[in-house]
Amino acid sequence: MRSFPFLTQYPELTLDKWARKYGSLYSVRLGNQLFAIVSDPGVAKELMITQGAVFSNRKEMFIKSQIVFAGRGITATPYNDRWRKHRRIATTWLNQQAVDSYTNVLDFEATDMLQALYNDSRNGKHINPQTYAGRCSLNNMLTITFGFRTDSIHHRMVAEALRLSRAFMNCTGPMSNLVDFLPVLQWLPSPLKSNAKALHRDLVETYGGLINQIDGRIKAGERVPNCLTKTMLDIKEEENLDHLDMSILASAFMIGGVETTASIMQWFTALIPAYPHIQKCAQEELDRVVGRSRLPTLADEANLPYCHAIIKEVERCHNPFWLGTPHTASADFVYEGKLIPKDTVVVLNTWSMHHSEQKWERPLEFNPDRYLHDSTTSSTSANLADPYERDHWMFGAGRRICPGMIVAEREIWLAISRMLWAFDMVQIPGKPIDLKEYDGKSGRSPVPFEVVLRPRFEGVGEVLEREMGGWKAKGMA
Ligand code: HEM
Repeated sequence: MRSFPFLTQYPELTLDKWARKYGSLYSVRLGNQLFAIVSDPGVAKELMITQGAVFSNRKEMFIKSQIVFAGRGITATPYNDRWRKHRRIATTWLNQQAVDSYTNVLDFEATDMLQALYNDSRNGKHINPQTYAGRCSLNNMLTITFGFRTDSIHHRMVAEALRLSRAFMNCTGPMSNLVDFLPVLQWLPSPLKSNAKALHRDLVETYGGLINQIDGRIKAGERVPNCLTKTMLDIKEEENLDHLDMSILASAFMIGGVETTASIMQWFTALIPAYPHIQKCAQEELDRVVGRSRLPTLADEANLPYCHAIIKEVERCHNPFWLGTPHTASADFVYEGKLIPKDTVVVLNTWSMHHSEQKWERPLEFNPDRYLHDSTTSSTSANLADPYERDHWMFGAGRRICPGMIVAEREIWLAISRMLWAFDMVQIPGKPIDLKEYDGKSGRSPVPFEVVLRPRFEGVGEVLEREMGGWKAKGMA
């Protein structure tokens, strides 16, 4: 328990310090719980991938699994048949074929975000891009999960969904809740326990409420758009899904799929103003390959290695979850003479892995050049035989690896390549952007900041209007 004070704020830095002292696999005890900290790609591969049958479980954390998710869903469920079923259902909306079928939505939402940024930052007006990125990710997940979107950042659902995700990130850190490890505390009233109960209630009311509305519309004979909810309602009898199952699976999409992709877009907009030369390089590439009369698309990604490298470097430097979502050992296992007892929580210490001096020269520097010759997507990179060649570990590892990787990468590409295409992103004198502090215990996004977005050339507004006109003609806008 003596370790706990070192792990409540910026735990990744403490774990990194200990990794330098104790090596790439060491243990920490908090209350009744033993943790194994993995800080090296080779160990991560051996345990989480090769020994996936042993290391794919999750601890049923008191706050996150038992109270907030009430033992349902996918993210926090132990490695059992319920998890397999929920993961299979989630994958029908997240696999390559599914993502291909709704990539037009991601394309439209990125354009819509760009136009909102363009309109609201006219005449050098200072702007905080965070809510815009949040709404872009939110609209993507709302469309996939419930078949509708918000039409402006002032829509009631924007504030509500972002509040729920933030509340989740704030009450569930991988190593941050003492009450998870000291069972005696679980009997006592505490603000954390009441917040978690309120969050559970709000998730079921908000997302379960949307499921009820869709169910009602289907029963009334209305046509509803294809979405995860429609799929769940169609198969609920054969898959034996009750309302709580569906509400929590939908919540997993709305939490796992919104703050995460938004966080990468936000870190990008927070850090890129400090690197005008990197913006210039990307913009030269964009002018050469795409030109100025249209926006970059997914098809351009293979021909824009520098823009692709910028994104990987943002992900290396600003992983939204430095400690991932821990796995648990479902049996005793001996790794190189070290016993990892059953029920040990295994934490992927990605901060150390993303800042390894063996792999990265001057790892604290933001330098996209390191990825210039890596044309892989993160989903293909995660399957490389050599774990030391993997781009980064932002999406976790093994059988619990993030199933949303494909959609996340497409959203991020469309948003970031287009921001680079449209704007020079500039710091405001006297208002430095803080890249050290961050919001949230488990998920990180930058503390609020403002920038100036200067359209890069005269025709930006015209191209955006034309593209949005195209979406209107297709009935999207
Ligand atoms: C930048 C974006 C994202 C990041 C950094 C991210 C990160 C992660 C991480 C670290 C895990 C745990 C992996 C492990 O246990 O090894 C995870 C799991 C998960 N993610 Fe993502 N994620 C992102 C986007 C998404 C999106 C768009 C969705 C869409 C719904 C999603 C849905 C999920 C779900 C359902 C799980 C639980 C998987 C399981 O336990 O089997 N994520 N994600």
